[in-house]
Amino acid sequence: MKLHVEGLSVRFRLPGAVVQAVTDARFTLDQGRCLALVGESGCGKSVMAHALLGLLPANAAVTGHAWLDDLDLITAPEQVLARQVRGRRIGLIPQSPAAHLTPVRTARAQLAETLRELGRPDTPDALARRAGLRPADLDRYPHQLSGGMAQRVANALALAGDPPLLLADEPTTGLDRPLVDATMAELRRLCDEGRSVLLITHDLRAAEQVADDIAVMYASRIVELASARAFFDGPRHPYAQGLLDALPTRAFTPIPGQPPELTRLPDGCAFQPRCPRATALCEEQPVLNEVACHHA
Ligand SMILES: Nc1ncnc2c1ncn2[C@@H]1O[C@H](COP(=O)(O)OP(=O)(O)OP(=O)(O)O)[C@@H](O)[C@H]1O
Ligand code: NI
Repeated sequence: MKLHVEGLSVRFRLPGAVVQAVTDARFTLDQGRCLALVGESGCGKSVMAHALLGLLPANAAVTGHAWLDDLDLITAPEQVLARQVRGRRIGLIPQSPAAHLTPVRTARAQLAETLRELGRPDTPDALARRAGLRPADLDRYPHQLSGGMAQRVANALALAGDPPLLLADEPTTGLDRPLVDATMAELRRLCDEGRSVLLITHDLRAAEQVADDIAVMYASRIVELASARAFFDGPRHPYAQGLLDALPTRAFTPIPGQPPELTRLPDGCAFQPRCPRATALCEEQPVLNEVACHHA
């Protein structure tokens, strides 16, 4: 499988305003790789994920393409997305596994139902084992599962349809460090098995543990795209540098100021007002160019 996003933009129409949630995104995610999409709250990461799944509300206008092999997810009819894509070609690892599970039903009942809906021959026990659960764990109700077990049940549900691409939107929100580490190790294992993972996170340390490539998003645009190694060794965009400098393990210096409102983006570089390196050049919208091989 290959995911190739090309000129993807999302606009939300509001009374008297337009939200520019995603602007001209382009990236490729190859089989067996993990791409982490990072950036501050509200920059458009989740909207991008929802656009790929065809799950945006009616006030959204989407343009561009997102090729999943030869299927354009942006123009595909809802019926195709519902019957062939969600759960089967793209699995969704939810943000809050415990909240995602139905409280009054056991883990086994939920896995069985998902398998039935997808028309899969596997048993819940087999699926659970592959996700690192013991069959006995499946008799539990969501409130009886530890955080780690709930995460595994959620992963098992996402993997029920054997999708080659997994989308994980903030899968570690609210988890303690050991559980974050375990979740990242599990995502890495899934990649090493040949699946592809699009990981959305603002946890750069988690991204560093698992990602092959990093895409940095700021104010609706991808502003830097590089291999994880090149990114962590030498980010090029001042915003990416700022994100790294904000880490407790590095300078621990937050980026001053706030991101702009997506209803009133400036014509030029949206980071300019917060940027220590802004010049007159920044009055114009910068273009994402390759500064080194595979480093945009
Ligand atoms: N249905 C909608 N109508 C209008 N604006 C929306 C809608 N959904 C999202 N937005 C706006 O789109 C922008 C991007 O939101 P998004 O949820 O993608 O951010 P994010 O990067 O995922 O942030 P976080 O890290 O907090 O999850 C935000 O400004 C948000 O308010
Ligand atoms: Ni989000």
